[in-house]
Amino acid sequence: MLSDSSSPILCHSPRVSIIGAGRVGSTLAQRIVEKNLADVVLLDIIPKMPQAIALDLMEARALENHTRRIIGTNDYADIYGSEIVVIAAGFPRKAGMSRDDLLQKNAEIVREAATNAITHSPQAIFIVVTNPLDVMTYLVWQATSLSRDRIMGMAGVLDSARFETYIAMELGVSPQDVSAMVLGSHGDSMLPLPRYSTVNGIPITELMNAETIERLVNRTRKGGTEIVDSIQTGGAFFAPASATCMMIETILRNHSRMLPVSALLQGEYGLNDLFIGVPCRLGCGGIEKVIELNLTDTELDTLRISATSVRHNIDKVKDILNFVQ
Ligand SMILES: NC(=O)C1=CN([C@@H]2O[C@H](COP(=O)(O)OP(=O)(O)OC[C@H]3O[C@@H](n4cnc5c(N)ncnc54)[C@H](O)[C@@H]3O)[C@@H](O)[C@H]2O)C=CC1
Ligand SMILES: O=C([O-])CC(=O)C(=O)O
Repeated sequence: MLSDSSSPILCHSPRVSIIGAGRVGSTLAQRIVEKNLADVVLLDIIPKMPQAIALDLMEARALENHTRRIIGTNDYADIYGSEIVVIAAGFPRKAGMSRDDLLQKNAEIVREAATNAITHSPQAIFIVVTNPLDVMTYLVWQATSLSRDRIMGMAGVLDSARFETYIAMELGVSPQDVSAMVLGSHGDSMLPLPRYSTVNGIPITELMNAETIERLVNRTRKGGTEIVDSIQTGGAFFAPASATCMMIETILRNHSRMLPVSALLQGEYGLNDLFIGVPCRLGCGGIEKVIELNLTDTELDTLRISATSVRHNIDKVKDILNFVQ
């Protein structure tokens, strides 16, 4: 006879809760369960909607040959015991908008989501996806008082994947052979780093001329906009879900990968008290190390421009929400 009381450790399945069951949230849920990484709780403000998406995903379980459970809910009590909470709730931009235009609309949604989520999953590591990314990650940090190892934003993995894709397409090689690094804020002032981008170890500076590289760098900076401008009423979600899923897999399986994530800086790169994309070692402890690269003066200047725009938005969000530090 099967007992459900004698083997709690063997029965434990990691649990990832996703706040916001829209395009990014629901695609992420699908990625997580189909990779057999964790059970998923999908939470949304719309009545019955996350339940219906969870049912749809459950009905695909046998066909996709996995055993993970998906729960849909409108109640934060159901996210208890999550190892990871992802915040993907809030408005996406429409054609013609910048990510910063979402600040006012998304700030209250994200603060409320963070406050509720930390109450019901106080041990979780938080990954923020909602835009404008770096400032929303700051907001979640403020709302939860998490230590810096347990709070990060997803952007650099996506932006680097885009840069890698464009490099691979330009050279006609497999993206699997391309490794690229994009730092800075998730916006027009992000910092793709050709110097640290390679094809099977060969720097791209040896494979393409400066003009081509500049073209790919600019396309990377506008990678999200290129998709929003065509979809019109929302943005990318397949690659964003894959990028978030890769961060989750790295943490749950303790892969100790070095990935660019939006992290709280405490003096690194001469910056303090803001979140911005930098390389970090991710593992089961969350952000286990923030890596400080030796940037050139030009690269550092771009990173500081990025930081100035994030700081400006942090000041705005403090005004909007009347933060008391
Ligand atoms: N960091 C990144 O690289 C990326 C960020 N994003 C951002 O992620 C966010 C979500 O994008 P999509 O999934 O495409 O949007 P979506 O509109 O498809 O989904 C958003 C979901 O949030 C829900 N929601 C709104 N208020 C809520 C609340 N108070 N509590 C719980 N759920 C709530 C909505 O009902 C909706 O289902 C947007 O802000 C978008 O800009 C999207 C792609 C990449
Ligand atoms: O462009 C958007 O609004 C969504 C996003 O952040 C991205 O795809 O990079």
